[in-house]
Amino acid sequence: MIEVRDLRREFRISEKAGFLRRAHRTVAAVDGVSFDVAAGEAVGYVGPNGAGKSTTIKMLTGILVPTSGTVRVSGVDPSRQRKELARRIGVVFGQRSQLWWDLPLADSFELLKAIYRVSGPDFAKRLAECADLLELGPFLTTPVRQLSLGQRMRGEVTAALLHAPDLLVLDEPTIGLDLESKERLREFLAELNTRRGTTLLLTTHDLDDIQRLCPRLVVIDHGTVLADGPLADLSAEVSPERVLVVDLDVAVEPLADLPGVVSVRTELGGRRQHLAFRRDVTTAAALIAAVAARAEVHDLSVVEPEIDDVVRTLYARRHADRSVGNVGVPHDSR
Ligand SMILES: Nc1ncnc2c1ncn2[C@@H]1O[C@H](COP(=O)(O)OP(=O)(O)OP(=O)(O)O)[C@@H](O)[C@H]1O
Repeated sequence: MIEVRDLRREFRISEKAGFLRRAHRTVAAVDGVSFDVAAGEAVGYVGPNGAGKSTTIKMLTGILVPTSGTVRVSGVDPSRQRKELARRIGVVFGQRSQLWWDLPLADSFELLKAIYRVSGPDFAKRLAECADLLELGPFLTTPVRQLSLGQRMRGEVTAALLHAPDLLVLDEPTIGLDLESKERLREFLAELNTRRGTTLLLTTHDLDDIQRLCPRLVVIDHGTVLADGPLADLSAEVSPERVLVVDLDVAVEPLADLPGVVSVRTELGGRRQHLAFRRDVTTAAALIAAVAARAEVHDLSVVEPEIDDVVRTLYARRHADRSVGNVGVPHDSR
């Protein structure tokens, strides 16, 4: 569905360099990015501010032309075949609107129906479905400029889906929404992906979006891909330990000698134990069995590293690598 190879986009920026003098330099916002997204996947494209996410999305959606490298989205070259691309994909930018500000929401949908040449029955069916799931009914006749952000975003998503694209690209779709609106939108997108098989690629700073929607993450920083894979694998990579918390019927000595256990914290006089164990040495199931052989277990849970910690550790590692490997090499001189 998406093929990105060695993608690079430079910007020439001009800076003040003394009285009346300006210096120019070139910065690479995206600096050799490669990844694929298969049909039906839901992929989170994440990274800190300025990492190059929006620049990549703009190249995928034909808004920006790459400096070098190749992009194919749904079989077309986005910047050269923008019309063809528009028929195949839907795009939602959290900070920009594709709706007509002064028109009622329903009129924007009618205009998009005409632009995309959607048949009457298809349009009615798709709009009814979105209106139902996203609860658009109460504000379909309200001018877009009077909608709340949450209402507008629901309208934006509907607008992007009226021509039934196979791929939906979303840039910060939940930014600024309240918790209830975020949850409603996530629920809708999850359904769209799992039931309809619509491929999703989204950028987000909200790690709950990822937890809820994206089995796979592509992590980017300084214009390059830091990591690509399932969240569970990335978390195993940054944190080889997991924690098993057991509640025992009776207090026992700290279970530090069980295979794979690297540290123990006890509570309730030894009846609750937090056993940090190495996932490459033992499994949670084997450890639970070993604990049960010592004392009766009446409750347990396995604590995974928080997703924010995983992503933060990946960034921090990369920065550490950079400071060791690239001392004194300015970003724009490569
Ligand atoms: N039109 C432009 N001219 C010059 N520099 C730009 C331009 N657009 C982006 N940049 C620079 O490219 C880098 C990547 O920007 P980009 O907007 O892609 O990051 P991002 O990951 O989307 O960030 P954020 O999470 O803050 O939205 C930044 O350093 C930014 O300042």
